[in-house]
Amino acid sequence: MDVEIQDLDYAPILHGVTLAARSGEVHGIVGPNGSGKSTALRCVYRALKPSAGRVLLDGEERGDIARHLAALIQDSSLEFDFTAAEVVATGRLPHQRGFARESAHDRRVVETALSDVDAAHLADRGFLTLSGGERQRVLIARALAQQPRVLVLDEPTNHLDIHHQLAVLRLVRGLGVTVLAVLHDLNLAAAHCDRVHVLARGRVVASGTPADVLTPDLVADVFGVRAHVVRHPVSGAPQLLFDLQEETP
Ligand SMILES: Nc1ncnc2c1ncn2[C@@H]1O[C@H](COP(=O)(O)OP(=O)(O)OP(=O)(O)O)[C@@H](O)[C@H]1O
Repeated sequence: MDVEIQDLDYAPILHGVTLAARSGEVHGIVGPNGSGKSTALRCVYRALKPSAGRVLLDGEERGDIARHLAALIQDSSLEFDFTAAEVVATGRLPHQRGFARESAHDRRVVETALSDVDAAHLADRGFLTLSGGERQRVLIARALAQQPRVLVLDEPTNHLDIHHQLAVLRLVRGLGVTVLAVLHDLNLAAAHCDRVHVLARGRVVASGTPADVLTPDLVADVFGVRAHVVRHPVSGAPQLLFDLQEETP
């Protein structure tokens, strides 16, 4: 499903944010703390109403976005004492009519989603007893169980060890759905995204392929850090090496 974000304002945080993702592409949103990344995603999944601008799915402003779009949100602190499987099952709600009970198909989707994030063994554990990375994987499974055509992910690799960071990004890439993901790790963004958008002070200051966007000048301007670009010896993806001592003035 195509996603177009057009001239989004959320006063006083976002100013004219525009980006377009074609169906099946993985787009990374990067930028300093407080630059408006989460606010932009919240506008996309309608937790916030923008003061101006539009979000189009396949060219239309849609009222039924929960049937098309699933979101992993950063501060989804579930205070209820659900099991992991019950948390994931809430991802099926947009597909169930009224008070229809969970079907055998729903249960299979939940099991598959848990197993896709290496969390099948956690199904009957209380969500609140899980570690940070285990919770994160269960919340990703909930988004997968929604079987969306668009995935909006706010820091999906948060709390994950390197094995699970790579596994989750490979998994979402392999789904063939459109992905908008806020990522702090510029090298993960470079390796896994078709396009990267850089947000600074609520504006998109650069958009394009990782190689075009993640340059030493951009990293110095936006993050105040000196970086060198090298090519990954196996994948060829641009990777950044950061100077540890010096910051840019
Ligand atoms: N409800 C609110 N009231 C006041 N300010 C807010 C509110 N929500 C967000 N902000 C501010 O808006 C700015 C953008 O916040 P946002 O969470 O979108 O940034 P971000 O780029 O996702 O940051 P981070 O990388 O730290 O997660 C921040 O300065 C934040 O303090």
